[in-house]
Amino acid sequence: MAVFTPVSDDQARAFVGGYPAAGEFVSLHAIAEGVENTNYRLETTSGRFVLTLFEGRTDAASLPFCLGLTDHLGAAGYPAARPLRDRNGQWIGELNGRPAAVVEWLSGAWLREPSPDEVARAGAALARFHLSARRFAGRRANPVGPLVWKVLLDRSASGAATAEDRQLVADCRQALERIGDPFTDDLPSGAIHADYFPDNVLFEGGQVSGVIDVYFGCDGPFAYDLAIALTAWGFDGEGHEIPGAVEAFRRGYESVRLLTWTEEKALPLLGEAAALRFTLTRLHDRIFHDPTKLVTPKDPAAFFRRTAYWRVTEAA
Ligand SMILES: Nc1ncnc2c1ncn2[C@@H]1O[C@H](COP(=O)(O)OP(=O)(O)OP(=O)(O)O)[C@@H](O)[C@H]1O
Ligand SMILES: N[C@@H](CCO)C(=O)O
Repeated sequence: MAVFTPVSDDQARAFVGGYPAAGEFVSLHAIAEGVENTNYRLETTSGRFVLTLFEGRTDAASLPFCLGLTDHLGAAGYPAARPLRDRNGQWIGELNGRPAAVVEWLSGAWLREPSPDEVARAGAALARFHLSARRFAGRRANPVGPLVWKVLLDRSASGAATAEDRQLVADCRQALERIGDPFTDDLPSGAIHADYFPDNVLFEGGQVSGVIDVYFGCDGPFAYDLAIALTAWGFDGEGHEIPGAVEAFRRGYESVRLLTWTEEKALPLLGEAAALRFTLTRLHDRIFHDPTKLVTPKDPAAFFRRTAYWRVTEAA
């Protein structure tokens, strides 16, 4: 479960006291999902919120971009969780040595087996994210871009102890050499989510009710964001294609924003890059997993399997 940094009721009460819009502390419940940050469901006299403590990969310097982006999206009517401001007008405070924030609670739940229509709605919501963020002025380089892929791979190579991990390191190295840097200048770019997985899209009554976890958000090609999402939504937990899901997501996306010819041409390589990117973070996290933390590492091989789909698509 994703509690890397425990918080007591008294600590939460004191912290929440600094956010006038949050009301008074009532209770705190650890949220079992997620692998990156510590999340608590916070009940107060004003309602329900999320208390997040930002851990390793989400550095404090990136938070003004991430929280600024969700605030911008929320203000534009997009279902993103806006952060609350403290007494000094700041979004970010410090709790137990970690940067921390209180954000709106969004209703709904993520879908383990979305129907093709729901997948298409998720696709449309990603395109709306891209369009709604067009005027957002913040800038952030991709924290897990091509240079970092190489760092993750080299670190994984140095720590891989099992035959399976060593094989995956070798496979990833080959893929990395093939892919190089796929982010060419002619791809339309802007603020992207960069982690648009099913567990980051909440649904209520068949409609998208919330898009959460914008902490990998950064500047990047829209088509790469789409490629990440297709790679996440189009395949099952084992990495096998879900018939029709890639098409449904793309149909939904293009019902809001049409791809350019350049994007269309780049999509298979970007898809392979997306599959590699998540294989590498998962592989790295599995190898360097701290067994004292209550987090179950995700399977990297299921993501590497997706590279084959994109290579076949590219060759077609
Ligand atoms: N604003 C919100 N409204 C409602 N629920 C939320 C909100 N933010 C987070 N959650 C809940 O907390 C869980 C974990 O949050 P989140 O995905 O941000 O964590 P993470 O550790 O960054 O996860 P990930 O592994 O996807 O990077 C979500 O699956 C969801 O159930
Ligand atoms: N969505 C990521 C984890 C959080 O970034 C994955 O499934 O590997």
